[in-house]
Amino acid sequence: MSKETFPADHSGQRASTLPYGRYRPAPEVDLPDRVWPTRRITKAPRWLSTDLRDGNQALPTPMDLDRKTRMFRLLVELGYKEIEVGFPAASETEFAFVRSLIENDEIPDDVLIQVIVPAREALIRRTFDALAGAPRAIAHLYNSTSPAQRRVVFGMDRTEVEKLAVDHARLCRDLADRHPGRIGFQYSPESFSQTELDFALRICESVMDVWEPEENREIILNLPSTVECSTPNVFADQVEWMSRHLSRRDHVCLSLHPHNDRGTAVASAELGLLAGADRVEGCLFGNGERTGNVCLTILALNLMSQGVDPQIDFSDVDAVRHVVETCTGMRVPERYPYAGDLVHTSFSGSHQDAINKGLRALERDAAERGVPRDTYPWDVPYLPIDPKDIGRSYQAIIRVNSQSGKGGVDYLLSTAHGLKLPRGLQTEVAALVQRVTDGEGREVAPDELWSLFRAEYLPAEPRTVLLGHRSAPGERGQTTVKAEISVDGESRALSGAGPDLLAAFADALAETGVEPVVLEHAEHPATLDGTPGTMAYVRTRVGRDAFWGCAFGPDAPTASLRALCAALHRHDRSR
Ligand SMILES: CC(=O)SCCNC(=O)CCNC(=O)[C@H](O)C(C)(C)COP(=O)(O)OP(=O)(O)OC[C@H]1O[C@@H](n2cnc3c(N)ncnc32)[C@H](O)[C@@H]1OP(=O)(O)O
Ligand SMILES: CC(C)C(=O)C(=O)O
Repeated sequence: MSKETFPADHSGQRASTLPYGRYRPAPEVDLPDRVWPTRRITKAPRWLSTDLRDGNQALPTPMDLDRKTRMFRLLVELGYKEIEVGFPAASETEFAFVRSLIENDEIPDDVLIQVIVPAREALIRRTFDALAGAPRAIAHLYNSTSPAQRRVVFGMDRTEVEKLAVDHARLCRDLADRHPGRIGFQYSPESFSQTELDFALRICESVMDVWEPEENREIILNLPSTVECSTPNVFADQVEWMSRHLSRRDHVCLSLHPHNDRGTAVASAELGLLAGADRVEGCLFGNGERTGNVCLTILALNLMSQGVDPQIDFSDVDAVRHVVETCTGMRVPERYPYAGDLVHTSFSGSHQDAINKGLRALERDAAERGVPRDTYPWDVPYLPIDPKDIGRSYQAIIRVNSQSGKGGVDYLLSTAHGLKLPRGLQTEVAALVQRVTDGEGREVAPDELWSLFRAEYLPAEPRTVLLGHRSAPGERGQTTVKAEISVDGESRALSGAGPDLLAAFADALAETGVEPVVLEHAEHPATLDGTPGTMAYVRTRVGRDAFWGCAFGPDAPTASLRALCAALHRHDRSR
C-alpha cells in the first residue's frame, strides 16, 4: 500500500485574488467566564415585529395604508404583543398610518405599538404628534454610535454623540410627561455591534440616567447588529458583556435587533438570548434592510422544534406567507426554512425511503399506544418538524424524479391511492418510473405516476378476463375451482385444483396452454374510483420469467384471480 497520505494535502487549493486584506476581523470580547455556551433557551422571548418599520423601509415600494393595515392585523392575529408600526416622521403615509390605528381603535388592549425616531428634535416632536390619543406606546429613540458613523455621519466625538443621545432622550421624556397616555421608552445605540463596548455601555447608562428606569417603569435597551459583522459567538459575548455590566438591569428589558448580512442572524439572535437578552426584534420571513432583519418565523419555529412554545401562531405558515408576500411584494424563496415551497419536499431516493418508513412507523406506534397521531412524539428522518403542525399537507413531501427510488413511488401510491405494494413490486414500479424520469429528464407528477402504474399493472382490457368463479373444498385439503374466463374475447370454462384458490386457478389455466406458478401474493382492502373492494397483487412465473399483476375486485378472491390474469397479460405483452 502506498505511504502517501490521504486525503492529499491541500496545496492545490490556491490563494485567491480577493482583496481580503482590506477587512478586519471583529475584535474579541474579553469575557473568559462567559456563560452563554452552557445555557439553553427554555421559553419564548418577548417578540417585537418591525415588519411595518424596518421591513417596510427596505421595500422598493413601501406599503401603503391598506397594506400596512393588513400586515398589522396579521401580526395581531399571530399573537405579537409589541409591534413597531412605523417611522411617523418619515412621510405622510407613515404618520397617517399611526393616526389611523389610534383613531380607528385598531390596537387591542394587550398590544403595545412602538414608533421609531432618530435623535433629531423636529422629528421627535412630529413623532409625539402622531401618538396623540394613544393610551400606550413605546417611543424608540436611536442614534448611531460606531466609530465610523461618529466620524463620517455625525462628525462628532464620543462625548458629542453621547450628548446627542442624552439631549434627545430628555426631549422624549418631556414630551412623554405631557402625553396623557403612558409612553414607554426604548433606546438603540444603532450599529451597537460595531461600537466599542465601553462606549455602548456609557451611552446606554447616560440615556438611562435621563429615563430613570425603576419598578413599573421598565425601559428597553435594544442592541442592534445594524450590520452583522462577526460570527454569532462574538455577538453573544457582546450581549453577555452588556447584560452583566448594565446598571438597573432589573428594570431594563434587553432587546436584540439582529440583521442578516453574514446569513447568521438567527444564530446571533439565539446565542444572544442565551447571553441574557429578553427580547428580539425582527420581521416575518426575514424582510428588512439589505439581507434582512432576523426572521421571526424561523426563530419561533426553531423554538417549537425544541419543544418550547413560541407563543406565536404559525399553525398555517402558508397563509401567513401569502399575506406577507402580498403586502411586501417580496417572495419567500423555495428553500427558505419552514416556509419555502421545497423545504418539506424530498426528491432523493434514500430520503424518501426513510421518510416513508418514518411516517409509517409513527402511524403504527401511535395507534399501538392509543395516542392521537398528531400529538405523538415526532421522530421522522429528514423532517425536523411535522409539516402538518404548520398547516402543510403531506402532498408535496415526496416528489419523484430521476433521483428517486422505490420509497418515494410507494409513498405516492399509498398516500394518494391507498396502495400497499409488496416490496418486489415497489422496486419494479420504481424502475418503470425511472425510465421516464431519467429518459425524459423530468419529474413525474402524482397523477402521471398513477396513470403509468395503471397502464402497466391494472390493464383496462386484459387478454384473459375472469368472468366468474366458484370454489369449493376438494380432497386432501385441496381447493377446487370452476372458472369462466374469456381469452381474446372467446369464453372458456375451466376447472382446476390446488392447495389454495390461486393455485387451483393456476392449475385450471393450464387448459389454455399456459402454466403459471404463483410466487407471491398480497391483498388489502382498497377503494378504486370511489368503489370499495380489495386490491390484490400476484407475482407469477410463466416459463422462465416472472411477472407482477395487480387487480381490483369486489372481494379478495375475485381480486386475486384477476391479478393473476393481469400478470398473464403482462407476460403475453412481453413476448
Ligand atoms: C438602521 C436603521 O434602520 S435606522 C432607521 C432608518 N430609517 C429611515 O431612514 C427611514 C425614514 N427616513 C426618512 O424618511 C428620512 O431619512 C428622514 C425624514 C428621517 C430624514 O430625512 P432628511 O432630513 O432628508 O435627512 P437624511 O435622511 O438625509 O438624514 C441625514 C441627516 O440626519 C443625520 N442623522 C442620521 N442619523 C441620525 C440619528 N440617528 N440621529 C440624529 N441625526 C441623524 C445625519 O447626520 C444627517 O445630517 P446632516 O443632514 O446634517 O448631514
Ligand atoms: C435603529 C435600529 C434599531 C435599527 O433598525 C438597526 O440598527 O438596524
